[in-house]
Amino acid sequence: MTDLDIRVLDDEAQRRAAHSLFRGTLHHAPAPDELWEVVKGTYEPGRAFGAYSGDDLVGTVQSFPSALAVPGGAVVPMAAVSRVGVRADWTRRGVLSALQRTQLKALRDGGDVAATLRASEGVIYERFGYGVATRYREVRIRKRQATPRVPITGRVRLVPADEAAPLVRKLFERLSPGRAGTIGRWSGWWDLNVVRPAEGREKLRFAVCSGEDGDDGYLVYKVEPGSWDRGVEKPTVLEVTDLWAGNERAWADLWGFALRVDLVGEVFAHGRPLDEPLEWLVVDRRAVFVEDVADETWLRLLDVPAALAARTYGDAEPVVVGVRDRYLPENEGSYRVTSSGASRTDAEPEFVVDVEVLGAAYLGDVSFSALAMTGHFAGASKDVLKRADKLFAGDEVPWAGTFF
Ligand SMILES: CC(=O)SCCNC(=O)CCNC(=O)[C@H](O)C(C)(C)COP(=O)(O)OP(=O)(O)OC[C@H]1O[C@@H](n2cnc3c(N)ncnc32)[C@H](O)[C@@H]1OP(=O)(O)O
Repeated sequence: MTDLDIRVLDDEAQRRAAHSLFRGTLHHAPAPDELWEVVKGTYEPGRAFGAYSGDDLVGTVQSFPSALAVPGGAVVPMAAVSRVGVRADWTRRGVLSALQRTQLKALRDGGDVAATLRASEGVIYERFGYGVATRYREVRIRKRQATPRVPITGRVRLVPADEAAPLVRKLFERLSPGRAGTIGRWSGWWDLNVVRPAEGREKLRFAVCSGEDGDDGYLVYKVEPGSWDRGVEKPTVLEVTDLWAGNERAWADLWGFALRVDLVGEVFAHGRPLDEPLEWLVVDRRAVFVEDVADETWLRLLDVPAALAARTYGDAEPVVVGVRDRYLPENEGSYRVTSSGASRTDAEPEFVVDVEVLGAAYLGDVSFSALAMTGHFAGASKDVLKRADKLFAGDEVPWAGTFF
């Protein structure tokens, strides 16, 4: 590898250059001034890094300050890693590896217990200790076939875009954290994903629902008009971009509302939890098509002792897990996990996991027994893995629900 200098990007010109470099790696043009005015506020002090060859910026990574809900309801400081890119003439020469080495250490030293990201490709991040810890599904519903089984029993009201952004943000913060895997949203997330699109051309619509105790859920959606072309119908699609409900009634009311909007052929939703019972909400379950089930959260445990101590465990006999971590060796060692907690131990491990595998199992999305079927933990007994499965299982399917 050529000598690289990894620097913290702490002035606006450096950050703008890094942002343009990142956009270039995704084949986008640099952000125009009007967009940069919003984006620049989303760069946090000390959280953006550039890789330089001499004075030439060749790669970048950064993160947003966030938080992660873990099984049992605790919330740990989490870095939401994004804007990862290496200039096309510098790829496969170790630039991202050098950036990761610096970033992972800086985040751990700064107190983040975990890092998460959304990956552009499935083959990049395991080597840096990230495992797939939550998944989502993409759902398309043929509206004409999808009569809801239950009436709307609360009140759903449309809120004008200029009033909606602060209202839905407040509601999200009141309804959060949700199940394990849900994350905190930082100010810049709201600016880029709600405030700016609501002001601009994207025509976001906002519906808020309320029950006896006031507002308890919201829906953000947009409608893409369809067309008729020589007898072929392209349906009008209502796209659910964000839906949070504080209880079962609010959930059924918001979906019921989306499924009742007139002159809509299909309702589409990206990034929904795997166990959302939409098929049971409608009279004809064949109206619901699952178009994709995909990786959502790539989770990197930065501080393994703190992460293992933060979550609760199921009811099973203890297990001693060994952890391997090439990038953060301070995480290596044995951990005794019991139904009342987890901590370091000097005992011999009953099986050994790489940190990316522990990340994948940490929120309960995949069991150790399933991972053993794919070549992990050679020699570990079925009994040990069953104990680990029971300890790490969560009571709900984990899900983040926020794309960044
Ligand atoms: C959270 C996000 O922001 S996701 C967006 C990520 N960015 C992009 O997808 C933009 C386009 N891609 C890129 O900018 C770059 O290819 C990056 C950032 C993904 C990788 O950067 P590089 O500097 O090439 O990675 P680096 O050279 O350190 O690679 C380390 C190892 O990963 C492998 N690797 C890295 N990226 C890829 C890839 N896309 N496909 C296959 N292998 C890869 C390398 O071959 C190398 O393997 P080795 O250790 O066995 O030699």
